Amino acid sequence: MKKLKVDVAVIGAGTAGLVAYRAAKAQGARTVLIERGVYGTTCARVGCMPSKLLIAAAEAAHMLQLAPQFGVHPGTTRIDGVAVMARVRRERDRFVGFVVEGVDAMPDEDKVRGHARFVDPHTLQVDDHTEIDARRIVIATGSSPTRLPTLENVGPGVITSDDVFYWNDLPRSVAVIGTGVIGLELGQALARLGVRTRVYARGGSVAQLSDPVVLKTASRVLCEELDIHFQSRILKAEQDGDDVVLTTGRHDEAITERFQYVLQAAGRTPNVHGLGLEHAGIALDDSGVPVFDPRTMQCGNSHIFIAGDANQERPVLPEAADHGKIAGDNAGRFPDIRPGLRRAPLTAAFTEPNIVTLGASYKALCAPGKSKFAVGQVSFENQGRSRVMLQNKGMLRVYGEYRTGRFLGAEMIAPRGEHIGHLLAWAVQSRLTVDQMLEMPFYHPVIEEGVRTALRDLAANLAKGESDIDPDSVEPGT
Ligand SMILES: Cc1cc2nc3c(=O)[nH]c(=O)nc-3n(C[C@H](O)[C@H](O)[C@H](O)COP(=O)(O)OP(=O)(O)OC[C@H]3O[C@@H](n4cnc5c(N)ncnc54)[C@H](O)[C@@H]3O)c2cc1C
Ligand SMILES: NC(=O)c1ccc[n+]([C@@H]2O[C@H](COP(=O)([O-])OP(=O)(O)OC[C@H]3O[C@@H](n4cnc5c(N)ncnc54)[C@H](O)[C@@H]3O)[C@@H](O)[C@H]2O)c1
Repeated sequence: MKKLKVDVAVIGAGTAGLVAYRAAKAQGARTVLIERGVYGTTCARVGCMPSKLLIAAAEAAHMLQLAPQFGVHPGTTRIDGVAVMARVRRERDRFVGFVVEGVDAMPDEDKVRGHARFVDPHTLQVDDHTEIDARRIVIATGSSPTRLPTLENVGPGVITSDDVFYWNDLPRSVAVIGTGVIGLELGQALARLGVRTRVYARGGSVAQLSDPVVLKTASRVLCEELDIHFQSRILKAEQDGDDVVLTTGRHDEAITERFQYVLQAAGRTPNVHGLGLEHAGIALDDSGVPVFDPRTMQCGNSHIFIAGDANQERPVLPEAADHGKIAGDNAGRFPDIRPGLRRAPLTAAFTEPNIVTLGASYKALCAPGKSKFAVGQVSFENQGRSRVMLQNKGMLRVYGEYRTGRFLGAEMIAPRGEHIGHLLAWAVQSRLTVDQMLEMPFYHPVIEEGVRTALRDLAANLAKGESDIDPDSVEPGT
């Protein structure tokens, strides 16, 4: 067995691990990066980038469908599934290539290939070939698609998002399980690309929304275009030739249907099992994830740090990078631990309209013990610029603090919501009041005028005093 002695060992060469490795090196620490799979990161290979490439193709198809409403008639639309998937894979490989180039440029002695697990709090074993004695360790092992017990060992037709971006052609039909971010992004894109798609939800949740009013609008708007079966249970699945025969239950009725693929999009599980964490000497929570401080990424008072999807805190790409920087800095300079930069929360699902949350969620504001807050809202149905573009669907709700007039957060399903989300998240982080936001410029005719309408409504409700929302009386969504 090869033996290595280092200052910092980083487990996982995803976004969080790569950033942590560079940050620890920048502190002058002798650092190694351990990776068990292919280089290239989840984001570039099977996550953010290929999913947005598929969505871009779907948007092109959708624009052609909308065109006649503008008096523009593009003729017969033909979607070439082979060409669609070829572009997705080609552009994806380009993004992956940049990551791999960066890894190739790293010194060979800094890279260890294989599955790492703890033998004791300072010792990692990698496969059965290397033992690493590390003064500090960063866990940056990411997450994997959650697999549902009912769909286990069915056959090749039951897949996860990891498989979609290796397709050579668009399939005939797909059943999507889950109305989270992945289920809705991929479900809508596939439907727009002409794939017979049905989305099954066990409850009524929609992506990351918790505001009941936005949630209701989102369900309605998405169902206008996408075949979503809410309140459905997956009862049985069987592979039959090239198809999966899927049986679902809804309102005491069992429905059986054939799909080429059943896509599991029922959440992601942090990759902390099989890491030997029971030998790491750190406290774990109920789901086996190390207990850590989100300002420093430190696990208890130990020499171990955890970053990215592995810690489940905010499982999105920008947070993985921030976590990695904080964890790597602190592992490098240990024991001089410092809190790092944390930004206002921001999430965006790239459905159309976009589903976006930022700052404090409705659910967080309704938590027991929280003071009452005011709400303002705008529907995009009659919003000028949105109507001009035939994108007049959605709802934005904004939240403000009575005592200070401070803007707290927002949830929305909105046209160009990704941009509105940034604008509002910057206001949250800058601790602006609603009045200060209304002093900012708004051009005409723009979707941001809808934001102004919601903020004016919020300002008026704040001025009425503490009467608007009683957190105890309103049930947030999930
Ligand atoms: C379909 C999809 C779409 C997404 N879209 C977006 C989006 O639009 N915007 C956004 O912000 N986020 C998006 N995300 C989320 C984003 O991709 C993740 O939050 C981010 O990639 C997590 O990075 P990470 O470094 O924590 O994990 P990863 O990049 O997964 O890296 C973890 C690495 O650790 C390795 N590893 C695990 N265990 C071990 C071990 N024991 N030993 C050695 N190596 C190990 C793994 O092989 C892997 O390479 C999406 C995710 C998916 C799946
Ligand atoms: N645009 C983005 O930023 C983006 C895009 C894709 C993924 N992501 C990240 O990936 C994470 C995972 O995405 P996801 O959509 O898989 O998870 P999710 O947590 O967003 O949604 C999970 C869905 O699966 C359903 N579900 C869970 N258990 C189930 C069960 N036993 N049976 C049936 N349904 C079940 C839930 O009700 C929910 O609808 C997201 O939380 C997000 O952090 C981000």
